[in-house]
Amino acid sequence: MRLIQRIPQVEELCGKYSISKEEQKKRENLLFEIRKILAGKSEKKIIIIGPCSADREDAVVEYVYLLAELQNRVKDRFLLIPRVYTGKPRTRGDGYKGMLHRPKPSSRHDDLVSGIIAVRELHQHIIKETGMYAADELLYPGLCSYVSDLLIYMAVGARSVEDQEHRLAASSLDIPVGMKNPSSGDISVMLNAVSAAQQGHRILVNGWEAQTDGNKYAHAILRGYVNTAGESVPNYYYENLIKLHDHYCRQNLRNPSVIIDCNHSNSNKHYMEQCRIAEDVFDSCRRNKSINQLVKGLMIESYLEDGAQLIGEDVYGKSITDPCLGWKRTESLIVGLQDKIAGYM
Ligand SMILES: O=C[C@H](O)[C@H](O)COP(=O)(O)O
Ligand SMILES: C=C(OP(=O)(O)O)C(=O)O
Repeated sequence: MRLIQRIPQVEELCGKYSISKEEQKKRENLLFEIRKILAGKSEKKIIIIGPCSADREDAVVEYVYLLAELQNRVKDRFLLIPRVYTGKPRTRGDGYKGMLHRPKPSSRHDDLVSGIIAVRELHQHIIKETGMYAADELLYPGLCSYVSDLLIYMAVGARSVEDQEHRLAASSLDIPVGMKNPSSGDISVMLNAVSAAQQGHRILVNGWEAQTDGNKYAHAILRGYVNTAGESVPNYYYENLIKLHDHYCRQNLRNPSVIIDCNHSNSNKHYMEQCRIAEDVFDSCRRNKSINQLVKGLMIESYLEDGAQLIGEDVYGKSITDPCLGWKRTESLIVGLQDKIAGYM
């Protein structure tokens, strides 16, 4: 290992790329609304939606701008949270690791200090230009405090969910954190992560020993899994949701909730399947009250253009990681889902 550059202190960066008092207040109001949904005190569903990776600021801000307009049209039924994922976990370690590592995807070298600044600027610009507040992945627990004040949601990914540091970091946050099922599919690992995040812990953070309060809005995310033959197996079906409901009932967890990730191993990365999966989940909600109470929403991978491209192809608004649903299909999906759930809510 070779030291490259010192990372600026959290206070220094957060002070420099900050939001106004009114914007903080708006964030608090949104958090209040999300907590109400997760606590079962609102019938609205949350939809965390956006690109697999936030690769460039201009296209991502344009996307969130469209989402803000759509939010107005579906505000009675849905709370849309832009998915602005700036750090990507990689199965084999190689490949694009997100804006956090490489603010310019085509550059040949990582630059994490510039990456942290680019990520903060991106989240700050989204808030200022669109009025929306985003979700990001809790990939590096040590970097949480560099960005969490600008977010309203974080998710711990399938490759990190069994890790103590991620669980304890989730317990320190004032925003809801979703715990994905691990790649192998064991839902007890996911619920153990929810339990750990809901408790208070003594942790090490930014050179301090600190006590966390516990995150009572930590909850589950089903993203499908990979079996021992390496095949994707969905876990969004009616039976999976009933089983998760039973597991939740047996544990003393607060605010039982699940978000269904429609892509990843649930769609086997066939991005168009997300539309069918989203409808299927809402059908299960319609058929069963317990499922409807447990399912608090969806995660959808969507961008301006359908599909995915290789880095360097340079198609504006097209994913450079997993394939995403393009904007036109996204818009009709969300409007259609609104009509669908209007019948039973
Ligand atoms: O969400 C994106 C990917 O599924 C995740 O980063 C893993 O990607 P990989 O298996 O291509 O490395
Ligand atoms: C990497 C992601 O998901 P998972 O951890 O489910 O693979 C993601 O949502 O971008």
